[in-house]
Amino acid sequence: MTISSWKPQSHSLEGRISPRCGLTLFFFLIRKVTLLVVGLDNTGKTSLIMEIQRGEELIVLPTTKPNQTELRVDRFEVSLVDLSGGQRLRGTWRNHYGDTHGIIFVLDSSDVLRMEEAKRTLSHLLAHPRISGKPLLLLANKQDKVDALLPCELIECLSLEKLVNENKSLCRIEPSSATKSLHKSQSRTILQGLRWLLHTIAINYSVLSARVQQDSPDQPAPREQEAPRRAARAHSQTRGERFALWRQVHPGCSHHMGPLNFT
Ligand SMILES: Nc1nc2c(ncn2[C@@H]2O[C@H](COP(=O)(O)OP(=O)(O)OP(=O)(O)O)[C@@H](O)[C@H]2O)c(=O)[nH]1
Ligand SMILES: [Mg+2]
Repeated sequence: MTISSWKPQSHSLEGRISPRCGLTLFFFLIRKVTLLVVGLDNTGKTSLIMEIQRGEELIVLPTTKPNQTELRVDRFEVSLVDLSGGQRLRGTWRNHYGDTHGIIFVLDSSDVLRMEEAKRTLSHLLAHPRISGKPLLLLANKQDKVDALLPCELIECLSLEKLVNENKSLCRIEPSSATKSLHKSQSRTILQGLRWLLHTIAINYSVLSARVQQDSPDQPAPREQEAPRRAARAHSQTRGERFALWRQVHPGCSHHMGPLNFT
C-alpha cells in the first residue's frame, strides 16, 4: 500500500493530513479493526478474551454491545466479537462475517476427538465468500493440559497449510492457555499473535475495509461460487509485493503460513 493511495480511517484525525505531515501521521493514526473470535464450544474463547484484557500492553475501552470487547492495541482500536461455538449457534456466525477484518479461531489442543469437527468447521469458515482471503490467527489453546497437541502437530492434523492456501488466507498459529496458572511467556504469545493479525490487516487495510463496507449486514449474502473472485480482488497487489510487506511484519517466525510460491 502506498501513502498516496491510502486514506485515513481515524474519525478523529480524518481530514487533517497535509502532504508534509502525512508520512508522520501514517504511523500514528488509529485504525478500527473488527475481529471475530470463533471455534468449537468449550475451546476457551471467552476465557482467552478475559485473559487478553488482563494484558499490560493494551487498554480496555468501554463497550455497549454484549459479547463485544473494545481494546486499544498499539495504533489499533480493536473490537473482539465473541461468538458461541455450540453446534446450533454456529449457523449465526455468518451474520458477522461481513463486518470482520480478520479471524481468531480458537482450538482446544487437548480435545483430539473433536479435531475432525474443528477441521470441518474451519474449512467451511475459510471457504465462505465473506471470509476467504482474510487473515487468520489460530490459538492452540489449553496448552497447560498434558495431552495437548503442539502447534506443529495441529498444523498436520488440520491440514492447515492446504486449507489456508486454498482460501488465500494468511495464517499464524500460536500456543495459548487461558488458565490462571498461565506462565507470563505464554500470555505473551497471545499478544504476539494478536499483533501479527493486526499488522497483517494493516498491510491490506484499504482492501479489507472496502470489503467490510460492501458486505454490510443489509447486503444480500453472496453465493459461494463468488469466493475465488473475491479472494482475487482482495489480493490485487502482486504476490511479490504482498510477500515483501508480509516479511516486514513478521521476520523469522516459524509458525506463520500463507499462500506459497510467491513470484
Ligand atoms: N485447562 C484449561 N482450561 C481452559 C482453558 N481455557 C478455557 N478453559 C476452560 O474451558 C471451559 C470453557 O471455556 P470458555 O471460555 O467458556 O469456552 P468458550 O469457547 O467460550 O465456549 P462457548 O462460549 O460455549 O463456545 C471453562 O471451564 C474454562 O475454564 C485453558 O487454557 N486451559
Ligand atoms: Mg464463550
